[in-house]
Amino acid sequence: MAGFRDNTTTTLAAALKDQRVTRIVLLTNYTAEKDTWPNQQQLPGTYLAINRNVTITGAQGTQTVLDMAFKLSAALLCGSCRLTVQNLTVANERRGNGSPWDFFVGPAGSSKAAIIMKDIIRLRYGCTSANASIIVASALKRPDWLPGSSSGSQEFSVEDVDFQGHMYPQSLVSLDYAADIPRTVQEGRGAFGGYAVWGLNVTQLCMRTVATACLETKSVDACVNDLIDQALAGGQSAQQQQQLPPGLLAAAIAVPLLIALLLALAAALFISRRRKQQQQQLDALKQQQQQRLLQQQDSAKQQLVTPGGKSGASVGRQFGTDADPETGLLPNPYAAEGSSSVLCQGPLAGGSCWQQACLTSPIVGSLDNQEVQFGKLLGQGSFGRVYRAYWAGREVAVKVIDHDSEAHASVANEVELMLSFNHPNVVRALHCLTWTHHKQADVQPACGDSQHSLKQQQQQQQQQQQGTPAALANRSRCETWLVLEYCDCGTLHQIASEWLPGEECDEQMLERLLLLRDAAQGLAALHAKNVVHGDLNSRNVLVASSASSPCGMTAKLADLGLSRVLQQHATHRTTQTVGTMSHMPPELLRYGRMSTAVDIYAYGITMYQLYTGEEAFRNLHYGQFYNAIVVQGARPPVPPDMPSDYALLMQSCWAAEPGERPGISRVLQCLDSMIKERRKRLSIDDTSLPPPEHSQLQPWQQQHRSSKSSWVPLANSTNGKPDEGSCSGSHSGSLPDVAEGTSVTTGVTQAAATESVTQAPTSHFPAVPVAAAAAAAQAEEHGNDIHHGAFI
Ligand SMILES: Nc1ncnc2c1ncn2[C@@H]1O[C@H](COP(=O)(O)OP(=O)(O)OP(=O)(O)O)[C@@H](O)[C@H]1O
Repeated sequence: MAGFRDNTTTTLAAALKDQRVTRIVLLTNYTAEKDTWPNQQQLPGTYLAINRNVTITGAQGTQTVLDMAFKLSAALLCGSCRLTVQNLTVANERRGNGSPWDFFVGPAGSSKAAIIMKDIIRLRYGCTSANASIIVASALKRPDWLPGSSSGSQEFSVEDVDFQGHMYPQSLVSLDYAADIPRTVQEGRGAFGGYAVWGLNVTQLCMRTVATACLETKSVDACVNDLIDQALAGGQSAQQQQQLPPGLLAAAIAVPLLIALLLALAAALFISRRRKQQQQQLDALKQQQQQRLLQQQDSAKQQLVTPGGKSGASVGRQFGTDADPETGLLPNPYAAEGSSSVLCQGPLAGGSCWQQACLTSPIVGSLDNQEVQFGKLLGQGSFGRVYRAYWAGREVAVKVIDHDSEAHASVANEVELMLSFNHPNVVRALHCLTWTHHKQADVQPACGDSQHSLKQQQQQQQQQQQGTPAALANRSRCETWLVLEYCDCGTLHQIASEWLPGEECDEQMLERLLLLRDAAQGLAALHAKNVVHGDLNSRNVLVASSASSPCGMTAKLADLGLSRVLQQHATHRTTQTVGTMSHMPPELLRYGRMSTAVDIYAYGITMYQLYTGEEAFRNLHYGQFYNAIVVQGARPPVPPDMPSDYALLMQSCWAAEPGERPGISRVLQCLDSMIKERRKRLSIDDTSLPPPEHSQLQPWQQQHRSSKSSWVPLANSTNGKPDEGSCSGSHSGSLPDVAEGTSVTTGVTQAAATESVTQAPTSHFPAVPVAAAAAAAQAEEHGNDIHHGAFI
């Protein structure tokens, strides 16, 4: 706790509250305590009022640190009050975002309230230099809890130039952004939140500014955070260091040192964990290779065809579907082929390799033969090819992913997550093999000598962990084979392309709703385990035949967070956009904030795409898209012929505020009641939907897609879900009213906050979920992070 001096020693909040106090001196570094400030989301309308001119200062020449932190609190300056902050280093504990001044507000429209920064060192690793930031700041809506919020957008202007001193570059902070002001202009002042900010002798605002090229492809916050990462990794340029005043120079040396120390500590922890894991992997590998060698000696029958190997004769072969009545296994279509064994010759041509890791889903059970026999190419995504294949007596799809050894741990994490799911509406991952490839010269002799290979592997892994330049230059290429449940009907996108766009035909609508319901069930399974898909769109939903499904097909979620992880490690720009931009909600675009509510937004856009057959915002480039979604709050146009219940659910899913979107269980309830209504119209007299498919591994080889129009009456069973009939839109005048979505930022794995909800029975829109928002705010304040496609 810091002390203050003005006849008394007290907290900053108490001193500001006391209207007699006009000068507050910070005796020590201070970080605003969240408990001492009124929280606007818990106590709306109670803000700390400042009704006089007041100065907060550090002792002369000390540059004490004032960290206002980011709180959902506000101190309200009167219309003509001036808050002067001087002789301080101003910080904000939030990483990329937030000016310290977003804590203070003035009355809407006030031109006289002002915050004056004087003799301030304000350190900010990254700022944006885009002119667009002014537009964004201008159009920002004041949050409901701020005074004068009814007045709409923030005001922002650059006028009465007044900044002095060294600035890098000369810039003006407005909310989360810094706007460039040409050096010829003598700095400026901006008005926002009902007050003007003046900077007098402000020595440093931004260490670096974001390149416009980054802003063209990523969100502002993602770019700022990238910049911070670079700064943390590489430090600042010598030129910039020369410009620093002595106090700042000391800070500039101490801070990176501290950060380096922390990083070293984290790296040491990480390395020791990885070593342990790798030792385990090596042990397992050793065992497998020994077994494999024994098997090879016993039998020369097992043959392997690889996508890059001697597979020409096999590619394009169709599988039979006659399962052995006793074992339930399919005959091997390649058994008679004379293909050569590539054990330890590897899928990557021209060098040696070894099988580095091998994971099998617990749902598969023990296996005698894990070799993969490849069939025809099914498709190609941004990060690999997908083949039809035969594995362990099953017809499967194998995703072959190219990556380098650096990405291996992240890929393995995502794969492990996929292997852990066993739900009928999530594509099952059955098995995974990773091959690591080294140049022939690096590995002598060629593998086959498993002992030698293991030793080499250990050495190389050690080198890589140590990050020596030679090892980094020699970073190995890897190929991961992810064995997946085969989905014989393609993607939901392909299925939807056969529908007549926009036509409200009950049968077609029912099929659409049933498949959407499947996808929602998949999401519910993910969200129940605190996993966010993070890249939901109709191309990432696969469809398989299912005799037990009313429309003969079941939709299953694919991909989870794999694509995103691969993109993070990509050394080249892919031609396709990962994390389809059109499905990204404002909070993800703006703050990189990932939560279950991100999936719900994407679900709404998917509903639009499935109804209209059109990609939302197809022709917009990134800047236009960002402006439309984040700044203007635009959404795709609702077609006039779209049924009102469908439109209502879709629109509630893409609500701007994550807390206003329905939770996945509410989405399911709505879909159930919509399905029920269509079934009634089609005179299908069963009153309930079938329960979710049993989550055991199904004998896929026995599933065949029936004709899409061959409607099977729904089983007469109950799903046990209450049907409150409140999703029928204009009929009942209400909307889904359960809000979910812990608001958290991307990055680290952790537990989600439990939420309660506020119901809005009569309103067209759900009430703001106070507890949920508070939990979200708390999560944010505590730096709670999640990672899409990962446990939260
Ligand atoms: N389990 C599967 N069963 C049947 N076909 C599949 C399976 N997984 C993928 N496919 C097919 O392979 C194609 C490529 O899939 P992949 O996941 O590599 O890329 P994508 O999802 O289309 O693109 P991206 O990786 O860029 O998101 C899919 O469009 C689909 O047609």
